[in-house]
Amino acid sequence: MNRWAGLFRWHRMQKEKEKEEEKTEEETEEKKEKEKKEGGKNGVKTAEVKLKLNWKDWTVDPSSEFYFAWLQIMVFPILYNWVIIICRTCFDAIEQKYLSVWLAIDYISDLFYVADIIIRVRTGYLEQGILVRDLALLRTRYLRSARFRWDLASLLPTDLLYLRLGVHCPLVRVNRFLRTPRLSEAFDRMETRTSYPNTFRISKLMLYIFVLIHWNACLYFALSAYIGFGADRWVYPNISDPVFASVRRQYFYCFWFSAQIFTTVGDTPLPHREEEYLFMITDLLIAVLVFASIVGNVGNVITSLRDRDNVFFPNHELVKAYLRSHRISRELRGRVNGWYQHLHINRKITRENEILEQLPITLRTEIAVSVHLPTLCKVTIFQNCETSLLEELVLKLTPQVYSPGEYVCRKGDVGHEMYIIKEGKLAVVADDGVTQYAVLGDGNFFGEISILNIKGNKSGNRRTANIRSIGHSDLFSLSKEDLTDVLSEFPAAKRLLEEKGRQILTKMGMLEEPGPEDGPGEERKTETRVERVEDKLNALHTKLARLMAELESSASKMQRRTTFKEPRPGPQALPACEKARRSKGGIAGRSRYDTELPGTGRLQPALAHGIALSISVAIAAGVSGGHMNPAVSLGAAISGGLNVFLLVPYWAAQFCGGLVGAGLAKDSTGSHLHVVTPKSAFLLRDESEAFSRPVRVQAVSSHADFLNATGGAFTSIRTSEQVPGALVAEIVMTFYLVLTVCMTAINTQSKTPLAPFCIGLTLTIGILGGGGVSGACLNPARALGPAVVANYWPYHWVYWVGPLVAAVMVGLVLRLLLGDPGIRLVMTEETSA
Ligand SMILES: Nc1ncnc2c1ncn2[C@@H]1O[C@@H]2COP(=O)(O)O[C@H]2[C@H]1O
Repeated sequence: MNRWAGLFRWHRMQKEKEKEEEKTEEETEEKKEKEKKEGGKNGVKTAEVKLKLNWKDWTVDPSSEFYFAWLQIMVFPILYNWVIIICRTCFDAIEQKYLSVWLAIDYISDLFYVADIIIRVRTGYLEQGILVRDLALLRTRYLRSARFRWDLASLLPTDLLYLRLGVHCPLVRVNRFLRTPRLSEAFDRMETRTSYPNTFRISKLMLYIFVLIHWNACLYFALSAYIGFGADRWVYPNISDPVFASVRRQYFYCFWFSAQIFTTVGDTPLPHREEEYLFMITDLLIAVLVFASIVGNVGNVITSLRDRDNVFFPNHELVKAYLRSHRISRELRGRVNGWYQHLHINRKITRENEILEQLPITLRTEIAVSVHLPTLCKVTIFQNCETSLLEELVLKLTPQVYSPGEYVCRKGDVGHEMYIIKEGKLAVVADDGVTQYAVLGDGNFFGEISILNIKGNKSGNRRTANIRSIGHSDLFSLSKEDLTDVLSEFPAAKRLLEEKGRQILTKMGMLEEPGPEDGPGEERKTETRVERVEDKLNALHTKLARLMAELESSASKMQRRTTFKEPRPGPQALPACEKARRSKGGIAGRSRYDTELPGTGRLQPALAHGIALSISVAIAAGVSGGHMNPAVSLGAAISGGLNVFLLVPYWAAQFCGGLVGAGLAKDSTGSHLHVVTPKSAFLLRDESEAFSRPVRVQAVSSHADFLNATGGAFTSIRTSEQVPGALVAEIVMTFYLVLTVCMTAINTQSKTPLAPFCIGLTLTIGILGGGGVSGACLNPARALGPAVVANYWPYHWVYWVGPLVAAVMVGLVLRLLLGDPGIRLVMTEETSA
């Protein structure tokens, strides 16, 4: 059972539980109603008591709609105080003309302030995730909080100062501003709940700017009054002038003046007095902040709009750039653009899963069900299915959009998913792409035949038809795994799907007739087959046990053998019969790496050579380029990485190195224990014979040993038939090695500090891969030294011709195709640019 299925079960249980709870609540309500009716006169009494009790216990859930609505209501009294107090203070005319109105609104707003305190006292809070509703606790918590002190201060009856200062002094109510945090709380809540957060943010910003300009306008008017109206060009003109006398004109002029400063338009009259200068400086500083915050906020809104779009729709710009850089045909680019346009114009979302990723699984499930269930219900095959099946399916659907003429699947492709048509029309078309066999529309499905394993389906898991989108089509795809998963729990639905598939297959003549074994006795036959397979399995077990025993015994035998080191003779030392035996029996085909190192095989020499070369190249790279191989030097010289005149001294040094190395190897070969058997081991027909008889061990000199052997010379080629293969192997492997050197250490475009590592690894790969074919020499100097000291020359030329041909090839490849523009002989327009 998968995770979704479990989740659904839980979800259903929760719903059932909720229903039960609702039912019990309804029953209790009914009971109470009944009691009320029966109670007659007593009923009035009960209602009174209930009202009292309710009021007493009444608390507010901070996440409830009521609380949210209350916060919205509180916005008005708070904003009223912010706008009107300063206005009345500065504009005498406004204060005096509407005094009674102001006083009425003042005290209404105070009533809201009081109510707000009551609501605050009764607002619950979460403790360990549980809402605390205990009034005593709520009261204590609020009364002890700093918030209470601020709320209280905002309601202090400062109006009493009217008695002393006169009623035309609204500034005494300035303490009402202390309730501003409630305004922020209201705005925050509104921002999280609105469906248009960006519009809300911009509106909030505009409101703040309006209040600021309004305040500034009021202060400007007050300052003008203080300096004297019309005293200079900066202050408000003389109010005795009928043009500037009206209250409306006064306010609008001041607001305009203030707005000009804050929007940094700068078309205001120059100040004349120090007070005016101070006012302007302060205003301009604030204006900078206001301007910055406008730009910042608008920028944020635009970014968040773009982010939202990017989440909803994949980034078209990137795809366009990609197509351009890969020179995709105009026609294909047009199709891609059309697809994106369709998504944008029709607001189609293909990334649902990513968008809803952050939601908890239960919520995601509910959303998926409410969005896609109607479509699934339209699908004929699912119409009679259980809702739970549909609910499971809905979570596994992936939306896909196809453009006109696009193929959703082609006949003969392997099927991995089936499709449900949400919207659009698709045609089942013949291979010519024109002939239509059927047209599928909304609520149809297709692609199920190849994923259902319908018995007798001649096309197996291949698509039986081409499906092409006629216009734009919105599909849901359902993967084979998901469908199998769901259908395993709903066999009835599976049967329906299979039946529909069988009908199509029969129409097409692609359903095999049931064979004689498909009759009623089929079950019995399957059982017999299973029994037979079991028998065979048992026999295999027995065989395996025997083989394991044999393997163990031969392993212990091998271990005994390897305790003795047995030297192998060079081909010269072998008697003719033994030579013939080895060449026939395959020893001739084995390289020195295989024959000389029992136990480690080719891996040890491959690693030893590779690592040694890596280190040598790393050491000598900065000094000489670290060639150590005439083929490498030749390749480097041809491709411009080495002065041609240096080729001769380089080669001389490399061949000397080869000779010195081979000489040292010869000298350093220590004494060996030589197993002497009653006959010479070399003459034994079967080497195991040597170990089945009494043996005598003696020391032999290294010199004799070395002479007997090939002294590290390449002995892999024993017959002329092997030459072509070995030559090709040498060319290919040396080509690879020289190319690695030239590209990683010489060619500036591809140069890398990892060059020594790459070069060593190439040699290791050569030895591992080609050791058995040619011995993997890849270096004429390496071939020459041991050949000289061991005086072993058969097929020696192969180790010269192969590497040198490869070097020339690499040189040409670099000069013609791969090299830097500086060394290329043939240039395309692009490379020359
Ligand atoms: N004649 C037809 N009418 C309707 N649908 C078809 C017809 N032939 C094939 N299909 C559908 O085309 C789908 C191609 O992929 P499948 O073979 O998986 O499943 C195939 C059917 O669902």
